[in-house]
Amino acid sequence: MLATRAIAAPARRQFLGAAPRASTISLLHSRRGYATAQQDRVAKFTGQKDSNGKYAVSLIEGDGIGPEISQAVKDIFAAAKTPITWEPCDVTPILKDGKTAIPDAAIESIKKNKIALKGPLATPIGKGHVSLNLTLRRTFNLFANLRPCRSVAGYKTPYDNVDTVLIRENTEGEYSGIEHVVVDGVVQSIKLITREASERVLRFAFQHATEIGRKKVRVVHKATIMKMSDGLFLNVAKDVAKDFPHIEFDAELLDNTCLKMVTDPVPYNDKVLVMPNLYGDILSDMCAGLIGGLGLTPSGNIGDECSIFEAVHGSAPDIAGKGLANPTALLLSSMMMLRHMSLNEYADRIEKAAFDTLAEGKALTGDLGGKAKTNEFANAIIEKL
Ligand SMILES: NC(=O)C1=CN([C@@H]2O[C@H](COP(=O)(O)OP(=O)(O)OC[C@H]3O[C@@H](n4cnc5c(N)ncnc54)[C@H](O)[C@@H]3O)[C@@H](O)[C@H]2O)C=CC1
Ligand SMILES: O=C(O)CCC(=O)C(=O)O
Ligand SMILES: [Mg+2]
Repeated sequence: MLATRAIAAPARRQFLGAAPRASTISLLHSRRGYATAQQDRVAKFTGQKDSNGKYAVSLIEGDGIGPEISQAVKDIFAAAKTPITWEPCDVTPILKDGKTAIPDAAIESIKKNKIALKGPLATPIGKGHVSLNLTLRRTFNLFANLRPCRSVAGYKTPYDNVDTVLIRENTEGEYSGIEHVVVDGVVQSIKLITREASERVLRFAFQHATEIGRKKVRVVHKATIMKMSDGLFLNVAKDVAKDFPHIEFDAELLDNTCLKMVTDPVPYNDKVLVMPNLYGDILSDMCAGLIGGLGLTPSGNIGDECSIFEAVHGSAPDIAGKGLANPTALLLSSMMMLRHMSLNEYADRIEKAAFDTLAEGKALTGDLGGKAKTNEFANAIIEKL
């Protein structure tokens, strides 16, 4: 698998994204694992079953370890007889009006199915195409990136009871992709913060806190330094908080959050953290480090029209193609996806088998100190189904 993708020929039509709407999709971080609450959800998954009673799900296998961990998920889903038909999506980028874009066929598949599971996509450093991960989030207006992180029974880390819920603004901020050379040797990178996108993700955070029974929402920011951009995000948060009087709202500076979280993450277990794009990217990897690494942490990119579920990690080129990858993060992401689709029974069953396999510790992948290959770990889960 190539480390990054070549830009393909321009396509003919352009995707016209749907107008944003405030979402109240609720993803519930349940006691046992990562769940999606069905009650109180306004923006429901509206995908339709086919004549065989199955849902089509767009599948982007991704780069590096992507195909290996995707295969593990496919094998486990097949063994659990999950009513899913995978629709493979090629996202090799095209150029449209000089900009990196997702091919029309992939866009149509995701628009039609309203749901996708995605492996990691590599982004070249410096020159080369822009991030396809970010492009997908912007293309489908997936405004909230929900990244829960919970200690795994059986895998010992310095903290046994991490249970953080992080929500990251997913469409703008430091990742707006607006950069230019001012003069030779001087570049500018714009951090774009809008009231509209801030309000959208902040409302999602308060709603999500309500739905999962957390009584506190904390904004993580640097409005001391970025007075206008983070200042706007924080001020919008203060306004939105007034609509949720049952939720306690406060704010914390990002550097302080990092210090406190690695010193003792437990005080964060009763909160939902919400923050601009870059901070969420970095903090979510840090949280993964607290529970045993990126092989364990799922995420959901939530939009009103469709949602894309993926692991927090990237393409892991250092271990790609060797059968060493831990598929748990993508599998738990796919559990979030199943619950989003109201397929809770399948999610509960698969998730139990996965957590039991991890707790048993006999077939762990290398990142968790074991010797099992990706497919051996998947087979151990299948045996428990
Ligand atoms: N959402 C996405 O698709 C993301 C894509 N990326 C892209 O991935 C590429 C590689 O980025 P890196 O900085 O190396 O980060 P990475 O997340 O791919 O890897 C960081 C470390 O974690 C390990 N790791 C990650 N996932 C693992 C798994 N499932 N099992 C076991 N170990 C795992 C890797 O072996 C590596 O040591 C870059 O091109 C980056 O742009 C990075 C993060 C997210
Ligand atoms: O798009 C990329 O290359 C990296 C994105 C990333 O790190 C993330 O979404 O967590
Ligand atoms: Mg990241």
